[in-house]
Amino acid sequence: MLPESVAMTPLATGERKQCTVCIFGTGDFGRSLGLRLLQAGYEVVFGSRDPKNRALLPKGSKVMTHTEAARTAQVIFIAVERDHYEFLTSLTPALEGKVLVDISNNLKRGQFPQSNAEYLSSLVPGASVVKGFNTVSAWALQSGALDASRQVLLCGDDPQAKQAVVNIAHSLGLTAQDRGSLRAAGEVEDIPLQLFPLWRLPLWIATGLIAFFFFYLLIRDVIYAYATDGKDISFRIMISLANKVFPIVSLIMLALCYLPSVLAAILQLYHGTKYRRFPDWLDRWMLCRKQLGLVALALAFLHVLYTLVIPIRYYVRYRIAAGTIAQIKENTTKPFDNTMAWRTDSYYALGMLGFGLYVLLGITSLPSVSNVLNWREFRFIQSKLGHVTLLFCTAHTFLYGWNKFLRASSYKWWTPPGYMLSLVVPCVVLVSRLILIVPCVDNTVTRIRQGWERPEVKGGSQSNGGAQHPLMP
Ligand SMILES: NC(=O)C1=CN([C@@H]2O[C@H](COP(=O)(O)OP(=O)(O)OC[C@H]3O[C@@H](n4cnc5c(N)ncnc54)[C@H](OP(=O)(O)O)[C@@H]3O)[C@@H](O)[C@H]2O)C=CC1
Ligand SMILES: [Cu+2]
Repeated sequence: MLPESVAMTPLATGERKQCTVCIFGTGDFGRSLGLRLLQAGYEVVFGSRDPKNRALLPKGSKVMTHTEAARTAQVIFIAVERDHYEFLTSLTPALEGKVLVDISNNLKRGQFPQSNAEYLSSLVPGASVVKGFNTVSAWALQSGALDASRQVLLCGDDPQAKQAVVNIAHSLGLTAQDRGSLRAAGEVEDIPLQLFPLWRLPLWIATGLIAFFFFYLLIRDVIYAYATDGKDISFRIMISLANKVFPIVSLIMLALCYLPSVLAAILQLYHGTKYRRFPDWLDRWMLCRKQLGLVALALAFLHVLYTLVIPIRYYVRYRIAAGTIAQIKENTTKPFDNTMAWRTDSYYALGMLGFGLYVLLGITSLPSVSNVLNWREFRFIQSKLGHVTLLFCTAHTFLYGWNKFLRASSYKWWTPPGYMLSLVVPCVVLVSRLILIVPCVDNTVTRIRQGWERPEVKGGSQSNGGAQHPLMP
């Protein structure tokens, strides 16, 4: 059992004065945590191999041997690397009944067969081990820059011990999230080792598509012109080619954000129930849609920047001047083409509207904005306006090449221009969406999603783990 003062709800600063927290280890993390605890009104006692060395320790803290320090407090933070945990075995009598907070991290995943917290628990079986604080850095604790890592993830087998650590976290201005029993410690220890897990797939897709379209257009536009007409237009690589690749990839990636929900609806229609798991690849795809969309937005932004410089390009100014001079020489005036004026203005207008909505989608995906929206508002923006964005951007691309679709010369080597390829996925998504909103199909999908259609339960178990995907618009 824990003393009342520790297990209770967060204490007011004055009351914390009597509450002592012990930290083993006077390294970077120990000192930073000690400083924060002192600022929050706790008494801090360090346990060190060298209690005489007070250098760098925060003012107001005490330092003792490990055994002496352990006696002063109920909660002890072990701010020592896992490799050195053996010294704790000699302290087992002093640590009996104490709460040990394991904050350690590893250098790589799966470094040890057992999580650090479970290892600590096996070394000191008489203590209650709580895993936590490992996702907060010493630097963030000391500088107070905790916005990004305000959350402390905790796991442990003793609810009271966990509560004591939750209270300390709250007193330091952190939020605590319960991640379950000590068996989950391995997962919590892996979190600081992750490198943008949800961004990996979208970035691979973007890189793959950019590489594919770059080489496709390089061969088709630049190398082909050189091989057939001997024309060197390699300078186009820098702006013209890039300004084709970015919008093409952006449009395809925007469509890829909406394709999985179409596939999911088709799968549910096919199975006639939502009580069936989606394939793993579809689940993974659904989970990284936000990141797919943000990468697509970044590429659309590049397309806007590349388009804005067109009027100041040497090549463009040269072409305009040459055209004007040719008309003067020939004493002719090119007639004003009303259709062309309509087409280009519509093309720009749709592009700007599409980009405006694109930015809105990006902004509403930020946690600080999406947190103030309810589910229906979020769905309205991300799903309904998302499809409108896709429609505008597709129409923008279509208008760009509208009279070239039937022109045989557009198909060099019988390969279509890039923008035509970029229309395939968006058109599939938009047409499927249209079919899915046909009333009879829509009603069936709604019936399925509301769980009215259940499969026959064969052999007593259902193949499904649960409900509709939480992110499915
Ligand atoms: N630094 C950070 O930002 C973060 C660190 N962590 C974790 O916190 C723990 C400590 O990290 P950090 O403070 O950076 O490390 P340091 O190397 O700075 O400090 C570790 C401390 O452990 C003690 N120690 C070292 N060797 C032994 C030993 N053989 N026996 C007993 N005690 C020993 C020492 O204290 P003394 O000399 O007083 O005995 C030393 O100062 C690690 O497990 C790390 O993974 C977790 C999240 C962030
Ligand atoms: Cu465009």
